[in-house]
Amino acid sequence: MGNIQVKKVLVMTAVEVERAAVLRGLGGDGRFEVRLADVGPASAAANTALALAVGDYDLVISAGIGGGFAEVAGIGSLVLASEMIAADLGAESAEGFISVDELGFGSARIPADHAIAASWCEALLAAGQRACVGPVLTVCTATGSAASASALAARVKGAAAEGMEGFGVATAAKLRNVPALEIRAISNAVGPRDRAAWRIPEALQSLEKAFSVLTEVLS
Ligand SMILES: O=C(O)c1cccc(C(=O)CC[C@H]2O[C@@H](n3cnc4c(=O)[nH]cnc43)[C@H](O)[C@@H]2O)c1
Repeated sequence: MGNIQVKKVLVMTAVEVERAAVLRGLGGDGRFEVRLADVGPASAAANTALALAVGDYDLVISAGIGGGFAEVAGIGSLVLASEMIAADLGAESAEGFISVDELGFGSARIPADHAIAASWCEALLAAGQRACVGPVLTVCTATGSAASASALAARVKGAAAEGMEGFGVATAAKLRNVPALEIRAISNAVGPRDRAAWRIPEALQSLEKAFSVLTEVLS
């Protein structure tokens, strides 16, 4: 089915239940190694850098559950990142948020491997999953109000999902010149905190399915 060739892929998940879901989906495919990033961009960057220092990989994937921006990605759907964006990396001002790009201190945006993201999304849709490609935001504090969700959506055009590790994983990959991707299985809506509405088992099932499809995409 697939025509994209990779020899060795590193997958980083924040927590063990996400790692287990990815491993179930991969079904023992020996091209993949799945390691723990821990929660948040700093741990994710450090743990990814450690893994890349000892292994030879040609693709790195940040994978996990995440929040979905309501108009773009519903609960149970899958979002493939077009870019991994550190959405709160910058400065506040009376006129609003100023990104590190605008401040002149590097960039808060790392492009994903577009070819793989597009092929993976196409294969997921063909397999009957709800999936899209769009910007995935990395935050240090999960969004918990409608006002914050609107501010993020206004800051990042087309914002599709939110997580806490993608930009960290991608930063470590970029330093080693390894292409990176992020996938978020949507467990909750980005917005007012409503823990009872989180659908983590459903999201983990979608994550498992996504990785079973990926084994076919990467022939
Ligand atoms: O219990 C809570 O209210 C609560 C609030 C924020 C985050 C959590 C987590 O357990 C998140 C840890 C984990 O999940 C990813 N994640 C999932 N949904 C979101 C989200 O809406 N915004 C940011 N991160 C999210 C995240 O990548 C962490 O790895 C619990």
